[in-house]
Amino acid sequence: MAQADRIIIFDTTLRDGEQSPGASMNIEEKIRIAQQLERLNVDVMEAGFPIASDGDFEAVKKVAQTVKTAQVAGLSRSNNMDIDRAWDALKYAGERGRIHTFIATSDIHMQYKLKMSEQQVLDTAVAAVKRAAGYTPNVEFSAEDAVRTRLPFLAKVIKAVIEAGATTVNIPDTVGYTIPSEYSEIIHYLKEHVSNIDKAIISVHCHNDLGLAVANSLAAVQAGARQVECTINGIGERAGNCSLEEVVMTLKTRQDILPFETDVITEHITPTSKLLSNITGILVQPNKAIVGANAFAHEAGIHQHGVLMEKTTYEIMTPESVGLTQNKLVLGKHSGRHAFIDRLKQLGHDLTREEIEKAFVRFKTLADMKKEIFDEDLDAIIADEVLRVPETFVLQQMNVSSGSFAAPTATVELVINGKPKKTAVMGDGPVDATFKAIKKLTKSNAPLLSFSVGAITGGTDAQGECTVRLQSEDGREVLGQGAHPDIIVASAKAYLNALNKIAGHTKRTHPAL
Ligand SMILES: CC(=O)SCCNC(=O)CCNC(=O)[C@H](O)C(C)(C)COP(=O)(O)OP(=O)(O)OC[C@H]1O[C@@H](n2cnc3c(N)ncnc32)[C@H](O)[C@@H]1OP(=O)(O)O
Ligand SMILES: CC(C)C(=O)C(=O)O
Ligand SMILES: [Mg+2]
Repeated sequence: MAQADRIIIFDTTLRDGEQSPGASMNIEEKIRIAQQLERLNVDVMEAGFPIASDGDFEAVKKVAQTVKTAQVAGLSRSNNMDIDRAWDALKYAGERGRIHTFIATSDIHMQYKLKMSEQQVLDTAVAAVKRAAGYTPNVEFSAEDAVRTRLPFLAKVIKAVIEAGATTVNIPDTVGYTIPSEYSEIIHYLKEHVSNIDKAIISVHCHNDLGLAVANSLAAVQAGARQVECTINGIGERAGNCSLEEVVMTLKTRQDILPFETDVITEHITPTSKLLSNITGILVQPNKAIVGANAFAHEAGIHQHGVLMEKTTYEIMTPESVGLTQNKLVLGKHSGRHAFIDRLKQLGHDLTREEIEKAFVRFKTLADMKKEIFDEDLDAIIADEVLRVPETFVLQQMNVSSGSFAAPTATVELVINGKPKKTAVMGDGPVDATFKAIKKLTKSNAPLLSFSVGAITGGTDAQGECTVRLQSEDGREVLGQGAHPDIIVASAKAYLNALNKIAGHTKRTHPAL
């Protein structure tokens, strides 16, 4: 049971967050995020939906085996197959394993999607919770689309699932439809009309379709909810979920009117946000609260003057409290491993000795080209060098000639399954020529969905960071990233990164190929 003023933080970055288009993560990536979420000290992390695929099953299992202190949840529909599969993956976490089962309770979902009557939904929910409770006392039930559910029926379902053994009952705003006052009334209604409500924790799960997910979650907390479901950077289905960093920092900053506590170690917020962006390629907008690049920047003269006199004139929380620290040691080509490792740790990258060596070599190469290495450069090196997938296609060397006169031509040499292969191709521009050469060498037909290029830091010696989205044969959107001071090389790396992900997925799902 949560204490009256403690809010359980249930992070669903690895499940609902992963439902963001393009945010699919492989097992290794999920483990990295899970380890970082553990550093952040979330109470529960939802690691996936085990019935969804063998990959997701393995990811939940690995997270359950790896994570030491947080509870690990796995989602399941309200049927025996999903629940059994979920527990098969979660059992490795012992009593920290949580089965999270759900079924929709709104008329619109029952009629059109489930094609079930009220009674059938009620019976199915109860049976599912009983089955889950046969495995573990740690059972969460979600009434999907609770906000659009008739309240007497919602209360009936919640009472029945608590009787059946649910220890957490979640009241999701699945479609991001509610507003704070209405959501607060729903929580109050359930507290008044569900006679056994004190036997379970009330949880909230808000989507951000109207930009109200955080406000709605806070209103629910004030009304009596004691678990908030949220994601890093607010990623998730459609417009996303309630953002963890926003809800946690609001509770921390407004203790005067929100006397609630979380156990989140807020100094890990920025590294966690960056790690997620690096892995998924989904960047946060600069003006995003808490983790946006401008969240602690002061541009206007009057503001700058105020901050110089007294920071609290314009800063309601310190950058340090969310893990934005001033880099005291300047990293450059004369830096050694100690300073390098120390900085990586501060940025949340806890690497093996082998990974450090790889990253260090890359750091020195970059330091030879660039005066100063910033945190963003280090994040890019880690994304490029350490978080990368096993490589079927390795970029050996490349050369591109382009300009306003000659037809752009790319000469690219790759090592494919251990054998060097080289070609030269002309294109409409240097990137087009490079991609055509790579396509020819790898025999890839994956359509290019998008390509973007940006600079990691300021200055003409900045690293270029490229993102490529390809469509795999099975229709998945696959994202590749690459960073290099030469943006054409960064483009080639991003393209190959996406192709390697596709090749890795094919090898995992069709080992014989
Ligand atoms: C609000 C949410 O975020 S819910 C979570 C959403 N996340 C996902 O869906 C991602 C993972 N999903 C998947 O991989 C697939 O959808 C699977 C494996 C779960 C199911 O795949 P399929 O068997 O091909 O079914 P499909 O997804 O097309 O349809 C869903 C089926 O589940 C049923 N269903 C939906 N929710 C529930 C539920 N909570 N309990 C029981 N059955 C449900 C639907 O009625 C439909 O049944 P039908 O096949 O008899 O018509
Ligand atoms: C599965 C449930 C909790 C969900 O994601 C939703 O209703 O949005
Ligand atoms: Mg959701």
